[in-house]
Amino acid sequence: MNALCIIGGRVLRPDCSVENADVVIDTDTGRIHDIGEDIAADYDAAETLDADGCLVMPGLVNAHTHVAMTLLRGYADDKPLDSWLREDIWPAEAELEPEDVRAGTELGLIEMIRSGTTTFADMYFEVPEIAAAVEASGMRARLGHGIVTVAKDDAEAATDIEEGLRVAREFDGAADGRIHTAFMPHSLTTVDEKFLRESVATARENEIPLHFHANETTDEVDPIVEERDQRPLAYADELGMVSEEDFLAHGVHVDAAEIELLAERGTGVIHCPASNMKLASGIAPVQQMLDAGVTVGIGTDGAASNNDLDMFDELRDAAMLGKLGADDASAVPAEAAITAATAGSADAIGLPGGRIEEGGVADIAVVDLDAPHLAPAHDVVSHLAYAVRGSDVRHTICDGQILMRDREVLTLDEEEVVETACERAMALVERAE
Ligand SMILES: N[C@@H](CCSC[C@H]1O[C@@H](n2cnc3c(=O)[nH]cnc32)[C@H](O)[C@@H]1O)C(=O)O
Ligand SMILES: [Zn+2]
Repeated sequence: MNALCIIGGRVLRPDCSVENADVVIDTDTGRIHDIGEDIAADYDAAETLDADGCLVMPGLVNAHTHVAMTLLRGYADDKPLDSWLREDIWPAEAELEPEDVRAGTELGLIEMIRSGTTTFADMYFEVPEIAAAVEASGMRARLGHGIVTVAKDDAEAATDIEEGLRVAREFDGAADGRIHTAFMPHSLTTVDEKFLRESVATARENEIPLHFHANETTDEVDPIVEERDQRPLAYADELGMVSEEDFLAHGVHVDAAEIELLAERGTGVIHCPASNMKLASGIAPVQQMLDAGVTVGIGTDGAASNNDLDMFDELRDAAMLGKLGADDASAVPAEAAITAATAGSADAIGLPGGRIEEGGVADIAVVDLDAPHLAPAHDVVSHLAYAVRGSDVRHTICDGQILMRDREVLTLDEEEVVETACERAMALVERAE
């Protein structure tokens, strides 16, 4: 066995307990081989990582994002979802070249690796470019082509669906199994019923999950209720979109019956608190969903509605907004937010990870706790939820490979990626204006 040992840290276990332990990784399988106090000396490690003064935790799982939207970070702010998309974002996205998506994705991947994220689910265009970037970065992902059919003729819509299917087939299992795919109709209102039905049939035939935006704003929910006299998720369920393998983004405006349905079916809900606050979409009933047994994950959404991809920010927002929404300071406690951003997200998107356990995948973030804003260390779990920042991450490991060592990203050339992304972003918005 070729061993990579993480030595001298404190390890966060799936039940949020913390123990002093070394972590031994089998780099041939990419899995955690052993966890225990002072065990590193028993192994002839080919590589070691120093975790003295650090917390060793599962890599964070960003369960809903549009990574390449880093190119539009700060381009259009302070507007509600519908006009933000129609007036600013979609016109700019219409000018996207495959190379732009590659550059924006690489920028986002660096930002995620830097802040301890090892795994993500992405809905965007030019999936082959995204897959190539993921493969090079060493990260784990579930990818899909976002399908929109409103304001398109049938032939154009059919082309979008075909592209969705083509990339879903081509990249499922890519990058040594680190990449999986999903079929991704954008939302219940931006994809016509006829094409939603087609999406469901295609996903089921090919045995891949569906991922879509749902119940994000009242502007989106109200017309469905008026036209169909049924709640959006009752409509989605009638179409067959609420299954165990499926996961939806947002779930802000869900009623008790919809929450019950999600729990019953095992459908994942990806909570995106920063996007929901920034677009003033509303407050998702996260504690109610957790109480009902819904699998809740956390995502940043795109960097244009956040405006960063730091999952520590996001899980803190989830804990804070959860309390505000429930009018209860004990709602969405630290453990719940951390679990949602790790195991909850991984389970919701159907990828391994989110837990430090023997035999589990070695997807790990090592967080440096030796900083003034983390002193004193009364409770490291509290710190993880409320005080740690992405920039406190010291090492990031995915599938047993070191992606960042001592804050240096090893798999992508940071300087070059940032420069290319900035150049491409400037040229993109010039074309769009
Ligand atoms: N093939 C589609 C592309 C869809 S990709 C996914 C889309 O989701 C958009 N998006 C980003 N954030 C949000 C959000 O919060 N709600 C809904 N859509 C979003 C994003 O800008 C992108 O256009 C087309 O032809 O338009
Ligand atoms: Zn989104």
